[in-house]
Amino acid sequence: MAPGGDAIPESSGKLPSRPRIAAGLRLPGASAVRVRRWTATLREVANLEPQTRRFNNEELRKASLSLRFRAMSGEPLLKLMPEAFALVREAGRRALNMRHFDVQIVGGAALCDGCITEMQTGEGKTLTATLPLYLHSLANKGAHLATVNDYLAERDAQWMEPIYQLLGLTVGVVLTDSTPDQRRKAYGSDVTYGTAKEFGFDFLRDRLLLRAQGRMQSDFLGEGSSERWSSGGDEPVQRTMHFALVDEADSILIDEARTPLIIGSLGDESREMVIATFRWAAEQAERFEREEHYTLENETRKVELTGRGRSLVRALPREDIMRVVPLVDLYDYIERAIKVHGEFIRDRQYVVRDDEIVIVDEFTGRLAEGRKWRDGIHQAIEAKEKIEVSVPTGQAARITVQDLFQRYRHLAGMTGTASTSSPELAKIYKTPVVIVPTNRPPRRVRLPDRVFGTMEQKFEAIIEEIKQYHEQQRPVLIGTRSIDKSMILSKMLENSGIKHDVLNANQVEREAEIVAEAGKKGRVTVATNMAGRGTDVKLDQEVRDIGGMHVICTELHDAARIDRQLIGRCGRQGDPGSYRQYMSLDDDILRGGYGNRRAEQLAETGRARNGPFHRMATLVRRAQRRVERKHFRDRMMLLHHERERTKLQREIGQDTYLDTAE
Ligand SMILES: Nc1ncnc2c1ncn2[C@@H]1O[C@H](COP(=O)(O)OP(=O)(O)OP(=O)(O)O)[C@@H](O)[C@H]1O
Repeated sequence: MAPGGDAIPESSGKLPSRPRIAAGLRLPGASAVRVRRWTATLREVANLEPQTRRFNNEELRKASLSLRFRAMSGEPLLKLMPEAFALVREAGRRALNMRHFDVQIVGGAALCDGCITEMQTGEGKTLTATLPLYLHSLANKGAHLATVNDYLAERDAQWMEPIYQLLGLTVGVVLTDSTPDQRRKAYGSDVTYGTAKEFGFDFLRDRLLLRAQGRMQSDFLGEGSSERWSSGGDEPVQRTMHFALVDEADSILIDEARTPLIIGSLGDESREMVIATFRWAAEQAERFEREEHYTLENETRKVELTGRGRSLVRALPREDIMRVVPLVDLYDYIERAIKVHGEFIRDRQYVVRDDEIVIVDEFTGRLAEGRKWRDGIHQAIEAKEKIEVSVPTGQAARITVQDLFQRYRHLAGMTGTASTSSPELAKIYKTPVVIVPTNRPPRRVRLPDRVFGTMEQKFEAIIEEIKQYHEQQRPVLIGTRSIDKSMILSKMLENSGIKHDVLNANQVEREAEIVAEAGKKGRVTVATNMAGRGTDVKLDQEVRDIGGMHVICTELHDAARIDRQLIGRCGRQGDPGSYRQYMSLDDDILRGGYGNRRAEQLAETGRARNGPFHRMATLVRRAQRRVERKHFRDRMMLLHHERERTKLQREIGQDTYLDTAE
């Protein structure tokens, strides 16, 4: 699906005019000094263009090599930036028929300056990334691009590879199922694409290995030469942590930061007992009645057994092997099992695939391969689904995403939607957020919100709207919050005789095909938030002429950012397009924002009175802001605890990543 044009002959093409935006460029978030510096870079890049255009491919590669020599002999990277960018721009034009726009050059300069750039969806973050990655790779210490999932890592690397190749650079990708040798090779490349999670796990595994071999070296992650580790045998896979460019910075640096990466240690003797207890708790959970046996706190979703609940636990039959499990632990197991029973729903928060629980990432709608819930939740779900229980075996090493990226010498990030998170990003990572203007004026039209009493009424109204747009032959993309809801909507469309495609985590194989078709005339596509980042929907001229794609958001997500990502599938690169947000008074977000009681009252109102309730849109949106604030507080707590823990560990001389007894 990676788009790319036919390669164009080496020195063809008319030279474009001088940069249009150099004068009077507005970049909210950046200081005047910085803006002047970046626009100066843009001018220099433009001045170098005639000369670079005359290079044949071999000369282009040689010019790139000579920049590398200069960087390695100590010339500051920022000084080389204009020349480097001019080469990358020319390589982009030749290899992919994509010449970096002026705004992309400015964005690239901001990234080299350690900023997080907010670029509207569809403005070409993938191409912009090649600029700072190339510049930093010149130092020969590697340049990492961290994305949210394997799919994007692989797609972006393959898509951009021709540019790097033309400049004589090697590109590697680290994927979840890469072997250590493949990883070592990928990290040994000039530019490495991968997920934040894999970068973190490799860091931990290397560190454990080095400790086991008694050769922990303090500078192993700092400077060091790229040649230090030869391949083969038990050797670390990473080299240095020089530069990381974080794609979807707010998702990785903020949402993911809540999940520490943990490597478990082996050899727990009580495995059998623990497994038996998980199974036992899962079997018994249904006997427990809310209020009688346990209470459920609205805000924290914490389950707590009552006196009667605890007596019931004591009275339940137990296997022999569980004899030595202390009673307090049994209460915990049961509380967890009750929570899992009520709140973790198959095909919503997770799917069961090949006898494994795979989490459906609420933010990307994709399967989060290899990720696990903490605190025994994952195992409790495995027990509930009657599949093998992967016993938690204590921690051998852990790192949070925040720690990981703070270890890099240079850090930068890109996102489509950071401005709401910019205070947080500035506070934690000390990275200013800069808003980069769009290349062409956006033409996306927002239609007024619509609110209904119940999900059924809402879905019926949505079907009506789809019909209207479908009659005009405009492509329609409908985003849902979960796989099961995408299936309900699909069924309804089927009943109305509307042909459509469904894109959710169960259909990964056909993803590229479905996306490639989604912008075609008369297409209807139902998707989970998988159709967020990384889904580049192309329109042909015929569709542009009738108004472009229409996006329907069926429910608010926990973060407004996710809604904006879906909306960003239309109106890309100055295309026309429109979108509308639907809500109902029984939406999940209301429970998260106002608690169960209030949510139930609202749902009741929705059922009792005839809608619509369009005026209540503000109330629903307020719930979303409350959920966002709650998550923000949780993250700040996590950060605080992590800081306290590492401070204490340093004081007593421990390794903060490996000595992690919890
Ligand atoms: N300089 C350029 N010249 C030609 N086409 C470009 C250029 N930059 C970007 N594009 C096109 O714009 C589209 C969007 O690019 P890309 O997918 O990288 O956007 P994005 O910013 O990552 O969007 P999203 O956040 O929605 O994924 C692609 O089809 C790409 O080919």
